[in-house]
Amino acid sequence: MELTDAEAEALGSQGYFVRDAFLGEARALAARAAALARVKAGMLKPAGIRRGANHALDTSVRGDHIEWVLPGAAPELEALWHRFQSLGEAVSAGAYLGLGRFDVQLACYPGGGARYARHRDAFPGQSNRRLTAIWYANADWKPEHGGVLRLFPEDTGAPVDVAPVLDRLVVFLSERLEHEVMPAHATRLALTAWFYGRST
Ligand SMILES: O=C(O)CCC(=O)C(=O)O
Ligand SMILES: [Fe+2]
Repeated sequence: MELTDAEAEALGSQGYFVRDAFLGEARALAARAAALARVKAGMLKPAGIRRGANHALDTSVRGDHIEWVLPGAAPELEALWHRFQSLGEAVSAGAYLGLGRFDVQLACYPGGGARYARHRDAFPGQSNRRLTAIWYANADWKPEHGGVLRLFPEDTGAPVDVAPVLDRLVVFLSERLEHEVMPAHATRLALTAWFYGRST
């Protein structure tokens, strides 16, 4: 995999890019089915937030349920895992980010207005999370379902909304881009890879 010139340029100047058809339809539908099966089997748990030293649940801030997904968790998720891996290599080569290992999380917003308030995934100097890559698994997502990812690029400050449609990938710099998940009114599935710097 390679980044296009436009993707590399957008990552540097705006801090993000969006790519559709990341897996191709057949593999995307299979990965979606595997993700949904894990949700239905009760493998996800309500996500916590950090309040000072404490771990707390506050659904007004964050209403998703999550599972940390290990490689090999399901054969249908394996293809996505490998694509994330080549994405990390491509970003390292194309955008001069020295990325190393990554963690993958499956997240489900159950609808009913579940959201995630504006935040950053990492703060400069505090964490070694460098790049966030989110892959969406929602077939038949409609505008009335809400649940867009709202990005706040540093350069313009004008928000950009990304609909969480099947097989769409959004990639951004974890330390730079503030973002928010707007209230979702249907089950909203995503798999996110967080890439760390090479030192860990
Ligand atoms: O699912 C999304 O679009 C973003 C989720 C998010 O911001 C996070 O889990 O940190
Ligand atoms: Fe985030």
